[in-house]
Formats: sequence, C-alpha cells, structure tokens
Amino acid sequence: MSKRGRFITLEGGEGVGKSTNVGFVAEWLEAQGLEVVCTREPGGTERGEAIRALLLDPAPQEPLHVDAELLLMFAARAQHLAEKILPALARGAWVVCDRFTDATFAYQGGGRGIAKERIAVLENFVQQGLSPDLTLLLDMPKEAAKQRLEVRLRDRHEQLDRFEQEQADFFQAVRDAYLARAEEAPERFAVIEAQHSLEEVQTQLRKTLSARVTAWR
Ligand SMILES: Nc1ncnc2c1ncn2[C@@H]1O[C@H](COP(=O)(O)OP(=O)(O)OP(=O)(O)O)[C@@H](O)[C@H]1O
Ligand SMILES: Cc1cn([C@H]2C[C@H](O)[C@@H](COP(=O)(O)O)O2)c(=O)[nH]c1=O
Repeated sequence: MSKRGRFITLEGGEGVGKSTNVGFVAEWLEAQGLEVVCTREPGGTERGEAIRALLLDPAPQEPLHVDAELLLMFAARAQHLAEKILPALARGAWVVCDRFTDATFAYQGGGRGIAKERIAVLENFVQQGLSPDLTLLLDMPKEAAKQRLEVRLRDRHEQLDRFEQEQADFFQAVRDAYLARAEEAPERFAVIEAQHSLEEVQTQLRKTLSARVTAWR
C-alpha cells in the first residue's frame, strides 16, 4: 500500500502572490519525483466552483449573510475533500492547495468577526482531524499587495470580486488573523516575506520545501 501523501497549502491576503507560486511549488515537488495535485478553495470541484461563483459574485442581487458565507465555504470544502483531496492523499499524491481553512479563520473570523470557536466546530465536523502538513503563509503589507492587485486587474481586464471590494480595515484584520494563526502553530506554518522580488520569494519557498521534504523522508 502506498504511503499517504502530504497536504501543502498556500495562504495570505489578496494579491500577495499565491496563484503565481502554486505552480512553482507543484513543479518543485514534481522535480523530486512526487505525484502532485494542484487545487484551490473555494472551488477545486465542479460543485465547489459553482459555490465559488456565488461567493465571489461582484454584484450580488442581495447581501450574503456572514453565516451563509461561512457555511458555503465549508460546503465547498466538504465536496473538495471527498471528491479530490482525500482520494489524492490516500493514493500517495501530494496536494498543493491555494487557500484552505486558515483562510476561513482569517476572512470569516478576522475579517467578518465570527468567533473562532464557531468556525472550529465546522472545521472538526468537515475535516475530522485532517489539517495541512505545511502552510506557506505569504505575508506582506496590505498597501503593497493592493498595488499588485490593481496591476493584475488592469492587465487582465478583471473586476474586483466581492471580497476584493472590502475596505482597508478588513484586509488588516485578515492579515492580523493569519499572523496570529502562524504564531499558534509555528511547526505547521512557514511565513514567507512576499514583498520581495519573485526570485527572492521563490528562493524562500525552495528553502522551506527542501527542509520539510528532507525531514519527512
Ligand atoms: N514577488 C512578486 N513581485 C512582483 N509582482 C508579483 C510578485 N508575485 C506576484 N506578483 C504579481 O502580483 C499580482 C498578484 O499575484 P497573484 O495573482 O499570484 O496573487 P494572489 O495572492 O493569488 O491574489 P488573489 O488572492 O487576489 O487571487 C500578479 O499580477 C502577479 O504577477
Ligand atoms: C478558502 C476561503 C477563501 N475566502 C476568500 C478569500 C478570497 O477573497 C476569495 C478567493 O479568491 P482568490 O482569488 O482565490 O484568492 O475567497 C474566504 O473568505 N474564506 C475561505 O475559507
């Protein structure tokens, strides 16, 4: 029977470079001879992507209640775990996921103000003990991240989604919540200084991955 794969997540606020670096992390792991499944949240499955569209809708017809937002995140996650993440880990593949439950604690907890104890109830119910083996937290000041996001939106002719339309204090609360979680679980988190050039960020990522993969073997 093959050994269970490892579960790696990338986290951080808007525009810090998660999507840019998911492929880098996956390619680095593949170069070590590992099977890698790349995915994202909310989403990652057909139903999860439909829920994502509801959650990110830039111009919803009516406001989305914060509890409904929280439950939709976990509904998408339950489907994602059952259909994609758990089968991949069970056959020995490594899963690289752009956001997971730390995002819920940061956005719905820090940003929206939902008590972390309530989020933890859903985390236990849906994940039944599963949590990432390594979380790469890309951290940088929110002002610089916003500038990057603006460049991306302009270059790709995209519009701000429902979360990206939030105000500066929301993004500060999200960043603070992420950093608090990293402090609570230093053995799982690696905080990457994301304000540097892409080359420097990827050097930090490579060093972190190399140390972890060696330790796990
Ligand atoms: N280290 C870097 N230096 C300069 N620009 C960067 C760096 N990393 C990413 N970028 C650019 O910043 C923009 C945002 O990056 P990216 O889309 O990867 O962020 P993200 O964290 O996935 O954002 P979101 O959460 O909003 O989807 C992109 O245009 C990307 O090319
Ligand atoms: C998993 C998760 C995500 N979110 C938010 C964070 C982002 O604003 C969007 C996803 O968009 P991205 O371009 O892929 O970053 O969803 C959240 O609020 N809670 C969560 O659990």
